[in-house]
Amino acid sequence: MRVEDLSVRFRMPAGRYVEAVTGATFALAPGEALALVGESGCGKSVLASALLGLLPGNAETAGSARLADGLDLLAADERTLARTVRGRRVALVPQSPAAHLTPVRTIRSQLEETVRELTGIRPPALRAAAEAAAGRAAFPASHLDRHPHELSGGLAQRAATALALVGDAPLLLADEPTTGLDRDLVLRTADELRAHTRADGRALLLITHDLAAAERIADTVAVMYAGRIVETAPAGAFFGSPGPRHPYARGLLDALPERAFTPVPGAPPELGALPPGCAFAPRCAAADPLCRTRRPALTEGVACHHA
Ligand SMILES: Nc1ncnc2c1ncn2[C@@H]1O[C@H](COP(=O)(O)OP(=O)(O)OP(=O)(O)O)[C@@H](O)[C@H]1O
Repeated sequence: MRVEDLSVRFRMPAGRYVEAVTGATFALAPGEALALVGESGCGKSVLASALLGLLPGNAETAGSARLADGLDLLAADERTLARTVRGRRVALVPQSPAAHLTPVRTIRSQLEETVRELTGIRPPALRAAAEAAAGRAAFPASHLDRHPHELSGGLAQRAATALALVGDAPLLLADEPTTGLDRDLVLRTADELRAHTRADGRALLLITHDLAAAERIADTVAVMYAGRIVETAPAGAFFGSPGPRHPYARGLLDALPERAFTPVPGAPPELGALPPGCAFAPRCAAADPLCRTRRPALTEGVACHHA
């Protein structure tokens, strides 16, 4: 997938706009995992919704997001998205799987329905196909007849992943897939998502504020701040040496308990009232008058006048 200059803004009362995503540009190759990281509210989920055509009615988009076959996800109509994209070309591993699963139906019945819809397999082969789909996400066959509320967080996550994998989509979109999981499960979920990407040549876009999960999964990291991508880097260079180049990205790493455990001072700006220059300038120790007046472009992987 190639995303170019993707912007999303929300029309608000009195002619105001919330600039949720501005000028996002990145590419994602088969077998590659890209982690889009940033604090809550920076526009990560809006970007994911844009790629799935799931934005609310007051959203306006610009730019493009082309799949390898040329389809532009931003320009596609709802019928195309519903029939050929969601689940088939782009699959979503959701945030809070328990909420995403239908509470009143067993996992088996939800898997069978999805297998039937996406692959056309009918009974009597349907039962075995659904069990195979569960197996691909390491969901135990012994728990297939349970309802979502009878599952642990980890198993609910696997059930949601199994549903996402049914359509064999070449692009997996995982929106905060580790939220609410305990540490061991975060690592296990991260490893499983990574394995699904590597083994089958899928591309994975991982949207997360969890840097440990990003480090474990990603080949490439894109850091988002106030709706913009401010740094993209190979994961090895970002988490290892030489480390991040953008002051905000360095701050995110320094905030980790296993590193300096020093939070980034201040708070992100309102997306409806962005400052004229670099949006990070009010929180940045290195900011000078240029930073406060001119917005730095993303050049050679970093959007900072001083990097
Ligand atoms: N329908 C909408 N109308 C107006 N503003 C919206 C709408 N949906 C989202 N926003 C705003 O867009 C911004 C980005 O939200 P988004 O959910 O993408 O952030 P995020 O980085 O994914 O955060 P989180 O991790 O909390 O989900 C937020 O300021 C949010 O208030």
